[in-house]
Amino acid sequence: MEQAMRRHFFHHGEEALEAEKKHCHWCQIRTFATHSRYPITIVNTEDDTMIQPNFRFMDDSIRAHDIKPTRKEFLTGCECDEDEDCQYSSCTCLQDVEDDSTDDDDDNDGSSVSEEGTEDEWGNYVRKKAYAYHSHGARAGHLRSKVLASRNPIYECHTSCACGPNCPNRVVERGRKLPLQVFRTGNRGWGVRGTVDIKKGQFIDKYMGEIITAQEANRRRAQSHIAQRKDVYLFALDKFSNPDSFDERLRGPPLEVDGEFISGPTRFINHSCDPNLRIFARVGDHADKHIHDLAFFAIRDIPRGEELTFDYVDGVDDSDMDALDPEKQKDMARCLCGSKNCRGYLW
Ligand SMILES: C[S@@+](CC[C@H](N)C(=O)[O-])C[C@H]1O[C@@H](n2cnc3c(N)ncnc32)[C@H](O)[C@@H]1O
Repeated sequence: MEQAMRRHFFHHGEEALEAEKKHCHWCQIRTFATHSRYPITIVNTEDDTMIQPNFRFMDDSIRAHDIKPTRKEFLTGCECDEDEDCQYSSCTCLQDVEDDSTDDDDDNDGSSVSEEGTEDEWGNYVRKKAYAYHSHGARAGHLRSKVLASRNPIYECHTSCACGPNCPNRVVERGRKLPLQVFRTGNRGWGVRGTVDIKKGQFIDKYMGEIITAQEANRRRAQSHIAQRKDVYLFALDKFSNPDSFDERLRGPPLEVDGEFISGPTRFINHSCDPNLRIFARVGDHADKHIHDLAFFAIRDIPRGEELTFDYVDGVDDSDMDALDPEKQKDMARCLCGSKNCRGYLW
C-alpha cells in the first residue's frame, strides 16, 4: 500500500506512465468530476493489503453493449414552469408516488403539507406535497422520515424535464455531495466511512457497476470462483418488475448491476444487522424504470468516522431459522458486524 501510494504521488504526474496510471486507484478517483470538492480517499492503517488491482473506480454505472438506451420518443419529463412546483402532486414526475398523504409532525419542516385543494387556517389554497424530500431549513434535500421508513421508490426530475438543474427534486440526479473514505477494517476487509458528519435522510451515493442482462448475471454467477458469494456484488433492478406490465422490459427478468470489478466507493460498504444506511430505488425518466438507480441514504445521523453499513438482506424474510441449524451453519458466512442484535450470519 505504502509503496503504491508513493508511486502514485511521486511518479504519476509523468507522461510516460499512462498504462500504469490506468490501473492506479488514486489516478482513477482523481478523474471524478467531484474530486476537488468531495474527494474519495483510500487508507489502510491495518496491514499492507491493497484494493484488488483488477478493480476499477468509476463515478457512474456503465451499460453493457446489448442494453440499448430508451428511444427518444418514449422519454418524457415534467412541464413545471417553476422549479419549486416540482414538489407537488401536479408535477408529472410524481404521478406514480404511492403514499403522498400528509406527513407526520416529526417531518414538519415548516412548509405547508396538506390534501390537494384544501385551505389552510388562513383560507389560503395549499397544494399537496408529494416529493420525497424536506424542502426548507437545515433538512432541505434530505429524505423525509416517512419515506425513509418505507421501501417506496423515489421519483425525481431529470434531463427531459422543463425544470432547471436546481429543481429541488433532483437530489440523486445531482450526485454525491460527501467526501467518503475507503478504509481497511480490522476484520471485514475494506469498508467505507464519511469524513464529515452525515444527517438522517442525507443522500450518500449510488451503487454503481456494469448494468447487465439477467442471463449475463447468471453466467457470471456460474463462472465466479466465489460461486454463491458473487451475489453480494449483483443487485437486481427489479423494483418495478411486473409480469402484467405493458412495458415488456418490466415483464421479463430484471437487469442487474455488477459492482465486483467496476464500481464506486459504495461497493465497499459492509453489512450490519443494525445499519445506518438503506438503499432506495430511484427513477428519473419513467420510461427508464427497468434501469432505475440504487441510491443509499442515511437512516439516522452518522458522526464523521463511523463506518457506513447497510443490511444486505433488508426486507427479506429470514424466518427459516437456518442460523440455528448446526448442519446449515457450516455453509453460512459468519457476520462480524458486532451489533447487539447481530443475526450471526450474513447468508
Ligand atoms: C460488498 S463486499 C464489501 C467490501 C468488502 N469488505 C471488501 O473488502 O471488498 C462484501 C464482503 O465483505 C465482507 N463483509 C461485509 N460485511 C460483513 C460482515 N458484517 N461480517 C463479515 N464480513 C462482512 C464479506 O466478505 C462480504 O462477502
